[in-house]
Amino acid sequence: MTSENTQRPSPEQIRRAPKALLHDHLDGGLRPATIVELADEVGYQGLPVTDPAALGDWFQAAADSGSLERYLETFAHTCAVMQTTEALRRVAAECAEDLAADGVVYAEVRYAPEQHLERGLTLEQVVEAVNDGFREGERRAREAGHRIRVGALLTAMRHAARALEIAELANRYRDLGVVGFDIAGAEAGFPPTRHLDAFEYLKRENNHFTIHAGEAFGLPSIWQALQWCGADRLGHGVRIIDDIEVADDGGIKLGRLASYVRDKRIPLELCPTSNLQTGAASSYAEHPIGLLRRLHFRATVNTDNRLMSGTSMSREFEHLVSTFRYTLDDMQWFTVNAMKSAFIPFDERLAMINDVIKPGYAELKAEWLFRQSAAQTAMTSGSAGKKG
Ligand SMILES: O=c1[nH]cnc2c1ncn2[C@@H]1O[C@H](CO)[C@@H](O)[C@H]1O
Ligand SMILES: [Zn+2]
Repeated sequence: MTSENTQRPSPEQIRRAPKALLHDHLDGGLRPATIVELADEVGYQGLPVTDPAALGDWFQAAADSGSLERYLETFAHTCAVMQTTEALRRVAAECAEDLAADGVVYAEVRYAPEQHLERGLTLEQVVEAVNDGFREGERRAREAGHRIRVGALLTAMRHAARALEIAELANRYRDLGVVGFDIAGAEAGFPPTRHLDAFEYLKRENNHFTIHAGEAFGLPSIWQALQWCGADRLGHGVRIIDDIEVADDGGIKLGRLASYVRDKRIPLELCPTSNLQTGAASSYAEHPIGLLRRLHFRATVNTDNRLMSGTSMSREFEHLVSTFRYTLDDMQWFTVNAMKSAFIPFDERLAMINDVIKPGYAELKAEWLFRQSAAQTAMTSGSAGKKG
């Protein structure tokens, strides 16, 4: 066995490694069994199947459509069962628990409050229920021996016209569990500049936001998100690859926009499996994350929708480790990138990096070193035995 091979983390090490997650949708991460139970409680009849395992498979198959628009249709079923305080609290608590059990130590989880008003809740009630759920989930995770911190991002839907209202909501709940703002939904035909008033408002309030851009639509969407709207981060941003030329001899040329994104260290919230499902990339091997990591863009690894993609942070990393032969050092690099790009205050990000992330990776690397030396001792005593 070469030393290069043994450095590649096993699935178990990947799960134990501390991970930071910036792009995860609350309504895209429900446990299938919870959907079935909640549908029963609220009398929602629309589920395609009611066996939890079959329902999980259904979501993945339906989301595997090659189109963002069809992928998004599946959210009708999760949103339908997230219309009461109790349901929102439960889904948020389970989200925090599931992420913590997967080794996620810091997560920003987003959802669109405007999609949870069908049974009479107010926007404020929605936000407070989700915040309560996250706190409950953090507490249960701690009891189970895991540490996680979860912040909420409030999303406005880009086809709707409530962005300013949701931005104001995010500002009101700042320091009360909400760490930023986002816009999501179908990208083509709904440029981010439609919501310029919301972004300008947040900038005046010194608040943070990310924009889904460069997923189903290319460079103009990224350019608008950054240069018109002033996004702090890009949700996906994977199409920045369209502004990078790779010559036959391997030479690389960045266009003006790609240079700007790299020079300004704009974080890219990359979600590999989700991109394969919506057709933004055709395989893990061809996913731009490989090149973007080599070129030192501020790339991060994310789940997007754990239910629709049948994924987790560990699974995303497993795919990357087997495709790009990433080591624990690469995993740490992506994790520190994410933590540097988080929307919580700088001193708190630094503390997570220095007190949680770096020691976590150091411990995993130390285990590997000890295993290496144990293997070498066994080999030497084995050959000495043969000689004697
Ligand atoms: O990858 C994505 N691109 C764009 N929109 C998305 C994606 N994943 C989920 N949503 C949308 O965001 C809403 C709030 O969480 C979801 O209901 C879904 O419509
Ligand atoms: Zn997303």
